[in-house]
Amino acid sequence: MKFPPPKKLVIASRESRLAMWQAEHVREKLAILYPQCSIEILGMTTRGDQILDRTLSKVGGKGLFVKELEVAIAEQRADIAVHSLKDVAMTLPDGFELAAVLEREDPRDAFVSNEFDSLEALPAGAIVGTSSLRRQALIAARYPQLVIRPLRGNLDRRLGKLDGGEYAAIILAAAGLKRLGLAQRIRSYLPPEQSLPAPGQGAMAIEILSERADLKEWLAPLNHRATALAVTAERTVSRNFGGSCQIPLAAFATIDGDDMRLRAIIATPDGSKIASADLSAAANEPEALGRQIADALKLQDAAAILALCKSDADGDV
Ligand SMILES: NCc1[nH]cc(CCC(=O)O)c1CC(=O)O
Repeated sequence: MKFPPPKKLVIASRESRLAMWQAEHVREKLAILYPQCSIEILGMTTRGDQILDRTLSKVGGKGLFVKELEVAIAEQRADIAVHSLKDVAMTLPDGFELAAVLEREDPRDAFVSNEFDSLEALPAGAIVGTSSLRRQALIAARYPQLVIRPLRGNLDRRLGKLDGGEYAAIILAAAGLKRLGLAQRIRSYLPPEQSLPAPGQGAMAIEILSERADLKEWLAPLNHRATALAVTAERTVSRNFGGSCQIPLAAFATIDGDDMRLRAIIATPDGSKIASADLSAAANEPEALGRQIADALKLQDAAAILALCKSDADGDV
């Protein structure tokens, strides 16, 4: 140990119930490691939380949930920021890095409905709520008879809209529901074969200023190696396609002993064209496997899919 234990730490977090749960979870872990340390949570509203009326991918994407927290760190109002890794841009701004990735919760998508048990059980024309381009494309490809409508807002708000009767069913990440004690709302799980998760889904990450060697040392025990390797592979795939959330992209890695299996999909938003790849390699070289999967997708004419997605995005102002 080069640094004495911390005396005071401030955690920046969004104010949604899920974000606060996650920040509290990190606080508890740090309190066990550093019982003398006083740890505060600084809750803040981000632009991503304020913009509820437009599709997020059209107004700036993932960075919107993270920027204000990074500003708080840069201005030294906070030491660390706790994020859902899924919401963290593939390339961090200069001077920032992820100091730890915590053990992954259930990475699957969940089917939530008050009336129906599964996507298969929905009648033709039923309205399914999701604003994720990935979920939209994968559902449209398999269930063309269903109607997909946008659904934004925090988890409670989305569940409220389902209960209000606007949708027959909605799709949410199982991880968020489980963390908030809402697992009883899950009617069934979408297996990865049916709805391959987004890069980083179910994992939390802690962001710091790269220059804070003290924080790197203090946070190292929170890093979960298998999760960190898996999400590195997943995020490498996304980065190879520009790292934006304007493309329906799924990437999901699992680790078995020394081996990693990485599956990825890119698609057009309407699900009419899909490229998928499934490869295994040594778990300790996640970036190589991520690049290999991206190359395998590109060989399936991913370029044509990307061009279609691009013209879609440009067409809608
Ligand atoms: N895009 C919002 C978001 N970011 C992280 C989660 C859930 C928790 C997680 O995946 O870690 C969610 C909600 C959802 O997709 O249903």
